[in-house]
Amino acid sequence: MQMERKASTIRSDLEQMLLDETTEPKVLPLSLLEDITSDFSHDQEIGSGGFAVVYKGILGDRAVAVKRMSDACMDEMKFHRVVKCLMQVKHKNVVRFLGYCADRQGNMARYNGKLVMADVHQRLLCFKYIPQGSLDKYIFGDIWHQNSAKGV
Ligand SMILES: Nc1ncnc2c1ncn2[C@@H]1O[C@H](COP(=O)(O)OP(=O)(O)OP(=O)(O)O)[C@@H](O)[C@H]1O
Repeated sequence: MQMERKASTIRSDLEQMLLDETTEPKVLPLSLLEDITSDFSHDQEIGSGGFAVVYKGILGDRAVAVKRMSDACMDEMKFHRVVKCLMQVKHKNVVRFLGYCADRQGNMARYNGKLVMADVHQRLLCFKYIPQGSLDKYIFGDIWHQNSAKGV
């Protein structure tokens, strides 16, 4: 009961942040990001880049973009640097950064027949959701379209 109240408070905090542009980015619990992305479900995947898979996080009739960094591409130090930079950028042409999550869990798994404790890292960034899709489509869309029509 207590936990449920806490989870809904954090969810409403994030909803409130979307309404108030002056709120600073904050640390977000993994449980909230799992909840709003339906456990990073394939159905809520909106794209992927060189370092991450991006999911739509649903908050009632609003949405956020949750960027789940690949462990291989983003070590802890790099992630800290990225978060630090994002927290300092506020510009009308840069998508609003809402928060971050760095979580580490020990996961007991079998390796070469033995049980070993493996560290599982989750590094996530949360941004305002931009509904129009990738910028690539706007910049290169026509060129790709024309080239593919020409068979280039
Ligand atoms: N804030 C957002 N709102 C809506 N969709 C987004 C948002 N951020 C990313 N996406 C979608 O996810 C895709 C991947 O984004 P991501 O930022 O991971 O990679 P990228 O910008 O394409 O490349 P790179 O990995 O070099 O940064 C984008 O092309 C876009 O379709």
